Amino acid sequence: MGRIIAIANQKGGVGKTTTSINLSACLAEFGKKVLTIDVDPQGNTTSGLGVDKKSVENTVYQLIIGNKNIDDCMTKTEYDNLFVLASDENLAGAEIELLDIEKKEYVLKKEIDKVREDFDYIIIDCPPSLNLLTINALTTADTVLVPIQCEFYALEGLAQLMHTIGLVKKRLNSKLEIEGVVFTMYDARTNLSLQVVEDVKKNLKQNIYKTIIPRNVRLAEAPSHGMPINIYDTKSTGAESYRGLAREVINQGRES
Ligand SMILES: Nc1ncnc2c1ncn2[C@@H]1O[C@H](COP(=O)(O)OP(=O)(O)OP(=O)(O)O)[C@@H](O)[C@H]1O
Ligand SMILES: [Mg+2]
Repeated sequence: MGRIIAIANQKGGVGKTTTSINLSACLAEFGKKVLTIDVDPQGNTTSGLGVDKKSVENTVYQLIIGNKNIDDCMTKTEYDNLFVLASDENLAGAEIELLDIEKKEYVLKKEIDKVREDFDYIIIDCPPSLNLLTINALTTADTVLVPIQCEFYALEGLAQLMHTIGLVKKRLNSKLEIEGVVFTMYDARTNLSLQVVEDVKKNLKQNIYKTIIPRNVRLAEAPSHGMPINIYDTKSTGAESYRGLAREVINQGRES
């Protein structure tokens, strides 16, 4: 049965989408069948995986609001083993629409449960807030992977995220666990990055991945070409680091 991992941190710009795209693509490269769900109205995961948002007929919005069948909403990417449930700008208003729906925290889970047997991994990219869409993602997920940017305010908001995860676990999804924390945009040239890593390690009891994602310009360039990093520049440090993360995820956070 597929493992469902939500990539979440309500702090903006910490590397959620970059991690969703490239972790998904590296898992797929290792032969795992992957569905990536883009729950962020920005839709950057969708386009970063080479899927033209305008050409997609049925999105995650139609799935949760429009009563479309899940099988009609998944789009095959041009990469082997990799499927996407595309985002839609209508998702920005979905929160309000969801308010009228019974069991509004479970609408995504209800649909994803129908296909989880078909995939090895389901990766959900969350928006940068703790809104109802994120709650739906956390209710659907088995685990949460939290990207932390190596910058001065890295820990800001983390306590609130952990609190929300705790609440979801208590009220909506008793199986929810923290998959782990991954450092992103690490800059080996600055002491600050190193300091942040050491600080977080001291203050967090959660599993911290050994793989640290470096700041790598190829990672920033790849989405504008609609390619994950392992395709765009397969030998880059960005590609190697996301392969390392994928290996660790496959080994369930244990050393690979
Ligand atoms: N390791 C990296 N090296 C260089 N640039 C990166 C790296 N990771 C992310 N970026 C860039 O930083 C910006 C923010 O990353 P990303 O979109 O993945 O964050 P996010 O957490 O999904 O943001 P949001 O909160 O808006 O959804 C993007 O422009 C991305 O290309
Ligand atoms: Mg994002």
